[in-house]
Amino acid sequence: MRKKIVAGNWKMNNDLAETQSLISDLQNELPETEAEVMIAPAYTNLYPAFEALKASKIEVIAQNMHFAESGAYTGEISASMLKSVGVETVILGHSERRAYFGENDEILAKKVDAALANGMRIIFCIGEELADRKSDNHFKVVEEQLKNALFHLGAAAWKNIVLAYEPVWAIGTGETASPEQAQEIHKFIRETLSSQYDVEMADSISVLYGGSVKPNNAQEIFSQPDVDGGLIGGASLKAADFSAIVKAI
Ligand SMILES: O=C(CO)COP(=O)(O)O
Repeated sequence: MRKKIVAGNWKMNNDLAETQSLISDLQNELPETEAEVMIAPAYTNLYPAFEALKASKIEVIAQNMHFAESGAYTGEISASMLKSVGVETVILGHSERRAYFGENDEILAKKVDAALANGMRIIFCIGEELADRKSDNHFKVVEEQLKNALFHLGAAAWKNIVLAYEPVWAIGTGETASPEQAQEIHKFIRETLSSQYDVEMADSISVLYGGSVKPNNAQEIFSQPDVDGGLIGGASLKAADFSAIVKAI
């Protein structure tokens, strides 16, 4: 059975007081669930979030990390620094990191290796831009992203990898992939894993959908057979909306 996961990517939102207040609302409002629930606050709020949630089932995860272990990388954070404040899971390859911070497949492959070497779990994001979708090139783009950043790994390493399909044209736009579009590409991702590795491995990987998931569309998207949960941006910043999305899984 694949794990169901709902993760909130808070991006560059919420100062310390806002983080504490949202966490307290989530503790009151989140429903009981079999799914894993995660939140990714900003770096500065990871430790207070971890402390506040130590006794809860909500996991605090990071939005990014550097591939080096330490050294002259002004402004960067390493895997071991994240681990030292209780973080065990990191989002890598988000399209905003790729678009605004020049993260390419080569850099991402190094980040993947560093996270795994530190025993961390990865939520790895893939997804095409609008032009690729319009020219029906999205399958190829997603396959290349997988191949270039992840296919150097042996099958065993994948027990620490979750994939998140996030079409760039659906992020923060209010436009979502239809449940059928999501299912089609999630199935393709699984088939790609199956041909690179094997069918049991492909069946064991959780593939999340991200891109304008809201309380009113979550259930339909999550009900697709190859969709194992969601990576939620905007709607994860409101306790009521995030709770409704968790309830939909
Ligand atoms: O980028 C996302 C999650 O990582 C999705 O963001 P939105 O839910 O705001 O579209």
